[in-house]
Amino acid sequence: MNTNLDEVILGIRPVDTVWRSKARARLNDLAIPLNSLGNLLDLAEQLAAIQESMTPSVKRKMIVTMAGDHGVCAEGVSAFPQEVTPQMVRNFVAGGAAINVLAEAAGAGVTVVDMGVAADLSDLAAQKKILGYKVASGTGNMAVGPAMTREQAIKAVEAGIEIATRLIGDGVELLGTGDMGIGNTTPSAALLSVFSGKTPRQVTGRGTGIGDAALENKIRVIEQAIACNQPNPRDAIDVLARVGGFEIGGIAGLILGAAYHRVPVVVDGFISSAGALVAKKLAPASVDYMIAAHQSLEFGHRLMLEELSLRPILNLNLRLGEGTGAALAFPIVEAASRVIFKMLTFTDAGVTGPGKEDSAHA
Ligand SMILES: Cc1cc2ncn([C@H]3O[C@H](COP(=O)(O)O)[C@@H](O)[C@H]3O)c2cc1C
Ligand SMILES: O=C(O)c1cccnc1
Repeated sequence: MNTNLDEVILGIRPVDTVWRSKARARLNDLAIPLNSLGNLLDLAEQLAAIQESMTPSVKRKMIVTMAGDHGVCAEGVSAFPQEVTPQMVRNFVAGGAAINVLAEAAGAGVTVVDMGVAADLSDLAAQKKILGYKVASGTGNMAVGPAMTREQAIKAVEAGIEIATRLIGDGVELLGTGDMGIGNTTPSAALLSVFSGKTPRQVTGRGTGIGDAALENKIRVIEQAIACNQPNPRDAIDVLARVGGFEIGGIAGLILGAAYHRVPVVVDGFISSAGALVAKKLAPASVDYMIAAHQSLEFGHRLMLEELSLRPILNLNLRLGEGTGAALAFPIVEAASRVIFKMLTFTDAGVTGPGKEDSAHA
């Protein structure tokens, strides 16, 4: 199994433009007024081109929820205490969390990963209820030093690649990203600020629902983290190490692994998109394999999606994470695969095509 970061980055190819054109030609020929299935047709084209098949299949779906803790919680950046992270991991295992219910509704599985929770979850890993990839027990406090070492950042990304590779090897056809980690909207906003050049004030939101004073503090903490760590925006691993998180690195790796194996990956909200941004900086062609599930209510997510050049499928005022938006988008992605797979063309269906005059088909 190749999980070496440099080799995976080199192995990620843009989606083939000839396949895109072939898929688009068929979609333009379906027995509907041209483009009347809107963005669904773009998704269908993307799926067909990724799989290099006119019968793309995304039936076997998996959400991967990556969990990790954050030393920066010591600065009072979240409305909730850090112990909620392991408590929620146990809730995922018990099947009672939002992601369990929404993934089940979509006919998808949920894989929970300990990327760096600051609690002992080895009992769950031993029982194979979660995957144990703990890089360390929570990151360092990025307000006073680096969140992690460069080696830990690479280890986190390579863990994500390994997980994608394992799941795809087991037959998964569509991946979705998810996160759990109290405090993780803070490193996510920091990553966006560094990569986009926008100020922390322009990209920082309220996460779990902090008030005005706490938001001001969160912005100051991010400013301080960037000032004291001086991450190099041209070196994505450096940025991840200095102001990122273990689960964010894992998400970046999952996306890179998906792209390497030519499997589409649905990106959830703000934190997942921060992971996607790291993946894009490491391998720009990986964006071809990404599908943005939704636009989160978290302030900054719109900018994040702009940085990724991705158009969200849904806009449901979600601001939860866990992979919930990805699970909700799964049925739409699957529907898009069926549009190109199962619908008939004008000729096949015996339906008269558009007239020559005033037709966008012409
Ligand atoms: C009970 C609970 C369940 C969650 N599920 C996802 N998050 C979300 O909220 C956290 C990020 O927000 P912040 O940066 O403000 O801490 C992450 O854990 C994210 O997954 C949750 C948060 C809580 C409290
Ligand atoms: O968009 C998200 O994923 C999000 C937003 C706020 C808190 N947790 C997650």
